[in-house]
Amino acid sequence: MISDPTREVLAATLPAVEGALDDITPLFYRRMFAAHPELLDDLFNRANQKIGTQPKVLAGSIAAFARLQLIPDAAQQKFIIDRVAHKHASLGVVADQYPIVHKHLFAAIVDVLGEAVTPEVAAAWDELYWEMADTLIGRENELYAAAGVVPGDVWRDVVVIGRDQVSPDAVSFTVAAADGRLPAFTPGQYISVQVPLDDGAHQIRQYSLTGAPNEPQWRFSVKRDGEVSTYLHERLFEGDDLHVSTPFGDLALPEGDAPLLLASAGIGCTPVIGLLHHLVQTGDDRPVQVLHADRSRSRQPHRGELAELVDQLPGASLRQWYETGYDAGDGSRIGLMSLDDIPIDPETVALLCGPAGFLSSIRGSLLDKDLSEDRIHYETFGPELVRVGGRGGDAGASDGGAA
Ligand SMILES: NC(=O)C1=CN([C@@H]2O[C@H](COP(=O)(O)OP(=O)(O)OC[C@H]3O[C@@H](n4cnc5c(N)ncnc54)[C@H](O)[C@@H]3O)[C@@H](O)[C@H]2O)C=CC1
Repeated sequence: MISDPTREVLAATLPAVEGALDDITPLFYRRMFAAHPELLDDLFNRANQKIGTQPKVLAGSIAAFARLQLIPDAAQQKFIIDRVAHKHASLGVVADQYPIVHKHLFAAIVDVLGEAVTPEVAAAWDELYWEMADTLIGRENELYAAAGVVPGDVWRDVVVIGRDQVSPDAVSFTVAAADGRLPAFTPGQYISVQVPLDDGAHQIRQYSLTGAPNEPQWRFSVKRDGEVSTYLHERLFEGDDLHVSTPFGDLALPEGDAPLLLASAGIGCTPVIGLLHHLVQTGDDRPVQVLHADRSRSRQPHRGELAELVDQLPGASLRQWYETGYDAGDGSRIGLMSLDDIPIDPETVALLCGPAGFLSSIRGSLLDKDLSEDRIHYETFGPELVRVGGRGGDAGASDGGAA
């Protein structure tokens, strides 16, 4: 817990720091990558650096964390810490990296804000940074211990044993351990995949696991939309080796028999496919509404598999929306997903995955239908891990870290 005097200084200086973020953050990244070029090549998402989203991410998260300290909300803080810690663990982030970020971020703040950074102001922001860092390091170490790995030691080599086209622009890969089984995971979790690019850099992206959690191999699907996914599409075939992380991620099925709503869009269907495999394998008979939106029927990844899984669950139903297409007589609708005529039991737990606009829209509809916020969970991949609304989103918090 940060002290009351620190909280007062943070409240007084937060507007100035937030107002200067656009100047502070590029300077911070320039400084840090000049001193540690390996971080840009091997840990941080280079594509996000190029399009300018990443610079807002890490420094912005510190301002967001400060805002959270001013209006303490234990559940919201836990959500953000958990989400960022899982992502960091999947990247192998270790405690030694936090002082590096601290050094260059604080130098950038002083450069931009100048004399406004009095010793008292510097001390308050320092206290905040280490409060956030220590909490994250503690949570990351718990996650490493639960996964049975030494902190940061999350990488393993696997071999590709299957490759399937699951839509015109998405491929599913099945990977196995070179010897023995891959460890089980929690349905809804993802792995990081690291690829070596032609210029010598290594880049990392996360992909949800789509198979059942206790199978000896892992399966994940990749839509072609960037440097890493293009590498995987063009260069990764059966028999090839791949460097992947231990599974992490905090999107999980709730215990008990509350009705489930699984809503996905586009390639965001991937965690839903994994969750459904688990429900089928465990003979789950709770009510499950599966909703999916896509550009068109022919571009929908895992379309047949989704329908087959729903068919195998006694309590499940499926509704689908396509932006373009025809009436196939299967009950699907043309347009974006709408919950207008979908009844939502107030005990429902909703798990959402898809592009940010989709998540905001569906979360808003669920709140309008009086589903409480703590029953709405989501997964998204990209530079902004939690800026969707809901837990963390209202505070504008985003990824506190590396990818
Ligand atoms: N690359 C990958 O393998 C994976 C990517 N993702 C994430 O999925 C997202 C992109 O998925 P895509 O298949 O490219 O999505 P997309 O751009 O093709 O959109 C899929 C559907 O989402 C709905 N949608 C989009 N924007 C909406 C809005 N503002 N309001 C309501 N509905 C909306 C539409 O029905 C659309 O057809 C990204 O956020 C990405 O980070 C998730 C898992 C894996």
